[in-house]
Amino acid sequence: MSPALEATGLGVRHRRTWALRDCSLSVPAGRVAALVGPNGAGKTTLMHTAVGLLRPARGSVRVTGEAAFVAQDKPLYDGFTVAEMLAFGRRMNRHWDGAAAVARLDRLGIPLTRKAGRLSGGQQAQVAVTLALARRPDLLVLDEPLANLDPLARHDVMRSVMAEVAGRELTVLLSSHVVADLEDTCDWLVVLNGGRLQVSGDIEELLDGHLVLTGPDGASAAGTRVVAASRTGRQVSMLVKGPPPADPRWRARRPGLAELVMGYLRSPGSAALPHLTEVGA
Ligand SMILES: Nc1ncnc2c1ncn2[C@@H]1O[C@H](COP(=O)(O)OP(=O)(O)OP(=O)(O)O)[C@@H](O)[C@H]1O
Repeated sequence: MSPALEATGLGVRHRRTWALRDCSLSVPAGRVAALVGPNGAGKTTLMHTAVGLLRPARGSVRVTGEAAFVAQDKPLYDGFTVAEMLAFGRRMNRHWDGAAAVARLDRLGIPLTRKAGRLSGGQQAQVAVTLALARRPDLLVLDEPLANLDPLARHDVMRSVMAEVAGRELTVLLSSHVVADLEDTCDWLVVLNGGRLQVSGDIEELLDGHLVLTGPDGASAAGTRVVAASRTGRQVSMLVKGPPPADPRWRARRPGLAELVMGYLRSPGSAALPHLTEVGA
Protein backbone atom coordinates (compact mmCIF):
# COMPACT_ATOMS: atom_id res chain seq x y z
CA MET A 1 0.00 0.00 0.00
CA SER A 2 1.38 3.46 -0.82
CA PRO A 3 2.24 5.65 2.16
CA ALA A 4 -0.25 8.37 3.05
CA LEU A 5 2.58 10.90 3.15
CA GLU A 6 6.05 10.64 1.73
CA ALA A 7 8.83 13.22 1.73
CA THR A 8 12.07 12.65 -0.16
CA GLY A 9 15.08 14.88 0.38
CA LEU A 10 12.68 17.67 1.26
CA GLY A 11 14.16 21.13 1.71
CA VAL A 12 11.99 24.20 2.32
CA ARG A 13 13.15 27.80 2.61
CA HIS A 14 11.45 30.92 3.96
CA ARG A 15 13.29 33.52 1.94
CA ARG A 16 16.92 32.90 2.90
CA THR A 17 16.28 30.69 5.96
CA TRP A 18 16.14 26.94 5.50
CA ALA A 19 13.21 25.76 7.66
CA LEU A 20 13.57 22.12 6.59
CA ARG A 21 16.63 20.37 5.22
CA ASP A 22 17.01 16.96 3.63
CA CYS A 23 13.91 15.39 5.22
CA SER A 24 13.03 11.92 4.01
CA LEU A 25 10.15 10.22 5.77
CA SER A 26 7.07 8.24 5.09
CA VAL A 27 3.88 7.79 7.11
CA PRO A 28 1.94 4.60 6.30
CA ALA A 29 -1.78 4.86 5.57
CA GLY A 30 -4.13 4.47 8.52
CA ARG A 31 -1.66 5.77 11.10
CA VAL A 32 -2.08 8.56 13.62
CA ALA A 33 1.28 10.28 13.41
CA ALA A 34 2.58 12.67 16.05
CA LEU A 35 4.81 15.46 14.78
CA VAL A 36 6.88 16.85 17.63
CA GLY A 37 9.82 19.21 17.99
CA PRO A 38 10.78 22.44 19.74
CA ASN A 39 9.65 25.88 18.60
CA GLY A 40 10.98 26.65 15.15
CA ALA A 41 11.73 22.97 14.40
CA GLY A 42 9.87 23.14 11.09
CA LYS A 43 6.62 21.35 12.01
CA THR A 44 4.28 23.95 10.52
CA THR A 45 6.55 24.25 7.49
CA LEU A 46 6.35 20.48 6.91
CA MET A 47 2.56 20.55 7.26
CA HIS A 48 2.17 23.55 4.95
CA THR A 49 4.37 21.90 2.34
CA ALA A 50 2.47 18.59 2.63
CA VAL A 51 -0.86 20.29 1.93
CA GLY A 52 0.51 22.47 -0.87
CA LEU A 53 0.63 25.85 0.90
CA LEU A 54 4.41 26.02 0.46
CA ARG A 55 6.60 24.79 -2.34
CA PRO A 56 9.76 22.77 -1.68
CA ALA A 57 13.06 24.32 -2.70
CA ARG A 58 14.58 20.82 -2.83
CA GLY A 59 13.18 17.30 -3.02
CA SER A 60 9.49 16.51 -2.87
CA VAL A 61 6.53 15.65 -0.67
CA ARG A 62 3.64 13.51 -1.83
CA VAL A 63 0.22 12.84 -0.31
CA THR A 64 -1.83 9.88 -1.50
CA GLY A 65 -5.36 11.17 -2.09
CA GLU A 66 -6.82 14.35 -0.62
CA ALA A 67 -5.46 16.24 2.38
CA ALA A 68 -7.44 18.51 4.70
CA PHE A 69 -5.62 20.96 6.92
CA VAL A 70 -6.58 22.65 10.18
CA ALA A 71 -4.24 25.58 10.83
CA GLN A 72 -2.79 26.44 14.23
CA ASP A 73 -5.15 29.37 14.80
CA LYS A 74 -8.31 27.38 13.85
CA PRO A 75 -9.57 29.84 11.25
CA LEU A 76 -13.28 30.03 11.95
CA TYR A 77 -15.35 33.09 11.15
CA ASP A 78 -16.35 34.49 14.54
CA GLY A 79 -19.54 36.14 13.30
CA PHE A 80 -20.78 33.06 11.43
CA THR A 81 -22.92 30.36 12.98
CA VAL A 82 -21.81 26.73 12.77
CA ALA A 83 -24.64 26.08 10.29
CA GLU A 84 -23.44 28.95 8.09
CA MET A 85 -19.91 27.58 8.07
CA LEU A 86 -21.27 24.16 7.08
CA ALA A 87 -23.24 25.76 4.23
CA PHE A 88 -20.12 27.62 3.11
CA GLY A 89 -18.13 24.37 3.19
CA ARG A 90 -20.77 22.65 1.07
CA ARG A 91 -20.54 25.38 -1.56
CA MET A 92 -16.74 25.37 -1.61
CA ASN A 93 -16.16 21.61 -1.77
CA ARG A 94 -17.23 19.08 -4.37
CA HIS A 95 -16.98 16.16 -1.95
CA TRP A 96 -18.80 17.29 1.15
CA ASP A 97 -20.37 15.05 3.75
CA GLY A 98 -22.67 17.50 5.47
CA ALA A 99 -24.79 14.78 7.09
CA ALA A 100 -21.76 13.25 8.82
CA ALA A 101 -20.68 16.72 9.99
CA VAL A 102 -24.10 17.49 11.48
CA ALA A 103 -24.21 14.07 13.18
CA ARG A 104 -20.71 14.61 14.59
CA LEU A 105 -21.57 18.06 15.97
CA ASP A 106 -24.78 16.65 17.44
CA ARG A 107 -22.82 13.89 19.21
CA LEU A 108 -20.48 16.55 20.56
CA GLY A 109 -23.41 18.69 21.75
CA ILE A 110 -22.36 21.70 19.64
CA PRO A 111 -25.42 23.76 18.57
CA LEU A 112 -25.54 24.63 14.86
CA THR A 113 -27.11 28.00 15.63
CA ARG A 114 -24.19 29.16 17.81
CA LYS A 115 -21.78 31.75 16.38
CA ALA A 116 -18.18 30.52 16.21
CA GLY A 117 -17.00 33.44 18.36
CA ARG A 118 -19.28 32.24 21.17
CA LEU A 119 -17.99 28.67 21.25
CA SER A 120 -15.44 27.54 23.83
CA GLY A 121 -11.87 26.85 22.68
CA GLY A 122 -12.52 23.11 22.76
CA GLN A 123 -15.74 23.48 20.76
CA GLN A 124 -13.97 25.67 18.20
CA ALA A 125 -11.29 22.99 17.78
CA GLN A 126 -14.01 20.36 17.34
CA VAL A 127 -15.83 22.49 14.73
CA ALA A 128 -12.56 23.09 12.81
CA VAL A 129 -11.84 19.33 12.83
CA THR A 130 -15.44 18.58 11.79
CA LEU A 131 -15.26 20.99 8.84
CA ALA A 132 -12.00 19.38 7.73
CA LEU A 133 -13.45 15.86 8.06
CA ALA A 134 -16.54 16.82 6.05
CA ARG A 135 -14.26 17.08 3.02
CA ARG A 136 -13.71 13.29 3.33
CA PRO A 137 -9.91 13.60 3.28
CA ASP A 138 -7.49 10.68 3.09
CA LEU A 139 -5.03 12.65 5.22
CA LEU A 140 -6.06 14.98 8.04
CA VAL A 141 -3.31 17.43 8.99
CA LEU A 142 -3.79 19.18 12.33
CA ASP A 143 -1.37 21.89 13.41
CA GLU A 144 -1.45 22.00 17.22
CA PRO A 145 -5.16 21.21 17.52
CA LEU A 146 -4.85 21.01 21.30
CA ALA A 147 -3.05 24.29 21.98
CA ASN A 148 -4.83 26.45 24.58
CA LEU A 149 -7.31 23.71 25.52
CA ASP A 150 -7.81 22.46 29.05
CA PRO A 151 -6.85 18.80 29.72
CA LEU A 152 -10.45 17.57 29.48
CA ALA A 153 -11.04 19.32 26.14
CA ARG A 154 -7.68 18.01 24.85
CA HIS A 155 -8.72 14.50 25.75
CA ASP A 156 -12.13 14.95 24.08
CA VAL A 157 -10.63 16.28 20.84
CA MET A 158 -8.12 13.41 20.66
CA ARG A 159 -10.79 10.82 21.44
CA SER A 160 -13.08 12.17 18.73
CA VAL A 161 -10.24 12.15 16.17
CA MET A 162 -9.50 8.52 17.13
CA ALA A 163 -13.15 7.60 16.59
CA GLU A 164 -12.91 8.96 13.03
CA VAL A 165 -9.74 6.98 12.32
CA ALA A 166 -11.40 3.79 13.57
CA GLY A 167 -14.45 4.33 11.36
CA ARG A 168 -12.80 4.95 7.99
CA GLU A 169 -9.63 4.96 5.89
CA LEU A 170 -7.96 8.01 7.36
CA THR A 171 -4.40 8.97 8.20
CA VAL A 172 -3.76 11.77 10.68
CA LEU A 173 -0.66 13.92 11.10
CA LEU A 174 -0.86 16.17 14.15
CA SER A 175 1.66 18.40 15.83
CA SER A 176 1.81 19.03 19.55
CA HIS A 177 4.20 20.24 22.21
CA VAL A 178 2.60 18.06 24.90
CA VAL A 179 3.82 14.52 24.38
CA ALA A 180 1.53 13.18 27.13
CA ASP A 181 -1.47 14.12 24.93
CA LEU A 182 -0.19 11.86 22.18
CA GLU A 183 0.72 8.81 24.24
CA ASP A 184 -2.55 6.88 24.01
CA THR A 185 -3.62 7.98 20.57
CA CYS A 186 -0.65 8.15 18.20
CA ASP A 187 1.06 5.09 16.77
CA TRP A 188 3.67 6.83 14.59
CA LEU A 189 6.26 9.37 15.69
CA VAL A 190 8.05 12.05 13.68
CA VAL A 191 10.58 14.22 15.51
CA LEU A 192 11.94 17.36 13.88
CA ASN A 193 14.69 19.43 15.42
CA GLY A 194 16.20 22.56 13.93
CA GLY A 195 14.77 21.75 10.50
CA ARG A 196 16.25 18.24 10.48
CA LEU A 197 14.41 14.95 10.77
CA GLN A 198 15.57 13.03 13.82
CA VAL A 199 13.04 10.23 14.24
CA SER A 200 10.37 8.67 12.06
CA GLY A 201 8.87 5.32 12.94
CA ASP A 202 6.30 3.11 14.60
CA ILE A 203 6.06 4.15 18.25
CA GLU A 204 5.98 0.61 19.70
CA GLU A 205 8.97 -0.43 17.58
CA LEU A 206 10.87 2.67 18.61
CA LEU A 207 10.15 2.07 22.31
CA ASP A 208 11.12 -1.62 21.95
CA GLY A 209 14.36 -0.60 20.25
CA HIS A 210 15.53 1.74 23.00
CA LEU A 211 16.49 1.38 26.68
CA VAL A 212 16.87 3.72 29.61
CA LEU A 213 20.01 2.72 31.52
CA THR A 214 20.89 3.89 35.00
CA GLY A 215 24.14 3.04 36.70
CA PRO A 216 27.17 4.39 38.52
CA ASP A 217 29.47 6.89 36.94
CA GLY A 218 32.24 4.91 35.24
CA ALA A 219 30.12 1.91 34.18
CA SER A 220 31.00 0.93 30.64
CA ALA A 221 28.53 1.63 27.88
CA ALA A 222 30.72 -0.01 25.25
CA GLY A 223 28.69 -1.62 22.47
CA THR A 224 25.59 0.60 22.78
CA ARG A 225 24.59 3.66 20.80
CA VAL A 226 24.03 6.43 23.29
CA VAL A 227 21.29 8.85 22.23
CA ALA A 228 21.46 11.10 25.30
CA ALA A 229 23.03 10.97 28.74
CA SER A 230 22.58 12.90 31.97
CA ARG A 231 24.26 12.78 35.33
CA THR A 232 22.82 13.20 38.84
CA GLY A 233 25.57 13.08 41.46
CA ARG A 234 27.31 9.75 40.83
CA GLN A 235 24.42 8.25 38.87
CA VAL A 236 24.36 8.29 35.11
CA SER A 237 21.15 7.90 33.17
CA MET A 238 21.19 7.25 29.44
CA LEU A 239 18.82 6.67 26.58
CA VAL A 240 20.42 4.11 24.29
CA LYS A 241 19.48 2.44 21.05
CA GLY A 242 19.91 -1.29 20.66
CA PRO A 243 20.81 -4.05 23.19
CA PRO A 244 22.01 -3.29 26.74
CA PRO A 245 25.76 -3.04 27.38
CA ALA A 246 27.61 -5.98 28.96
CA ASP A 247 28.53 -4.15 32.18
CA PRO A 248 26.23 -5.67 34.87
CA ARG A 249 26.13 -2.44 36.89
CA TRP A 250 23.54 -0.96 34.52
CA ARG A 251 19.85 -1.27 35.27
CA ALA A 252 17.83 -1.26 32.05
CA ARG A 253 14.16 -0.55 31.31
CA ARG A 254 11.99 0.36 28.34
CA PRO A 255 11.56 4.13 27.92
CA GLY A 256 8.24 5.97 27.90
CA LEU A 257 7.32 8.05 24.85
CA ALA A 258 8.17 11.33 26.60
CA GLU A 259 11.61 10.00 27.63
CA LEU A 260 12.31 8.88 24.08
CA VAL A 261 11.29 12.24 22.61
CA MET A 262 13.21 14.25 25.22
CA GLY A 263 16.31 12.11 24.72
CA TYR A 264 16.39 12.90 21.01
CA LEU A 265 15.50 16.57 21.41
CA ARG A 266 18.39 16.98 23.87
CA SER A 267 20.79 15.50 21.33
CA PRO A 268 20.13 17.06 17.94
CA GLY A 269 23.00 15.00 16.47
CA SER A 270 21.24 11.67 17.21
CA ALA A 271 18.81 10.07 14.82
CA ALA A 272 16.57 7.00 14.69
CA LEU A 273 15.56 6.63 11.09
CA PRO A 274 15.20 3.00 10.08
CA HIS A 275 15.72 2.38 6.35
CA LEU A 276 16.69 6.00 5.79
CA THR A 277 19.87 8.03 5.78
CA GLU A 278 20.70 8.89 9.35
CA VAL A 279 20.70 12.64 9.55
CA GLY A 280 23.50 14.10 11.64
CA ALA A 281 24.76 10.63 12.68
N1 LIG B 1 6.92 33.20 7.04
C1 LIG B 1 8.16 32.99 7.47
N2 LIG B 1 9.17 33.82 7.10
C2 LIG B 1 10.43 33.60 7.52
N3 LIG B 1 10.81 32.59 8.32
C3 LIG B 1 9.85 31.74 8.74
C4 LIG B 1 8.46 31.90 8.33
N4 LIG B 1 7.75 30.91 8.90
C5 LIG B 1 8.62 30.16 9.61
N5 LIG B 1 9.87 30.65 9.53
C6 LIG B 1 11.09 30.10 10.16
O1 LIG B 1 11.20 28.74 9.76
C7 LIG B 1 11.59 27.93 10.85
C8 LIG B 1 10.54 26.84 11.09
O2 LIG B 1 9.33 27.43 11.52
P1 LIG B 1 7.99 26.59 11.76
O3 LIG B 1 6.89 27.55 12.01
O4 LIG B 1 7.84 25.60 10.67
O5 LIG B 1 8.38 25.78 13.11
P2 LIG B 1 7.42 25.01 14.14
O6 LIG B 1 8.16 23.74 14.48
O7 LIG B 1 6.06 24.87 13.58
O8 LIG B 1 7.44 25.99 15.39
P3 LIG B 1 6.34 26.24 16.56
O9 LIG B 1 6.41 25.04 17.43
O10 LIG B 1 6.89 27.45 17.22
O11 LIG B 1 5.01 26.45 15.91
C9 LIG B 1 11.79 28.86 12.03
O12 LIG B 1 13.15 29.17 12.09
C10 LIG B 1 10.97 30.08 11.66
O13 LIG B 1 11.53 31.24 12.23
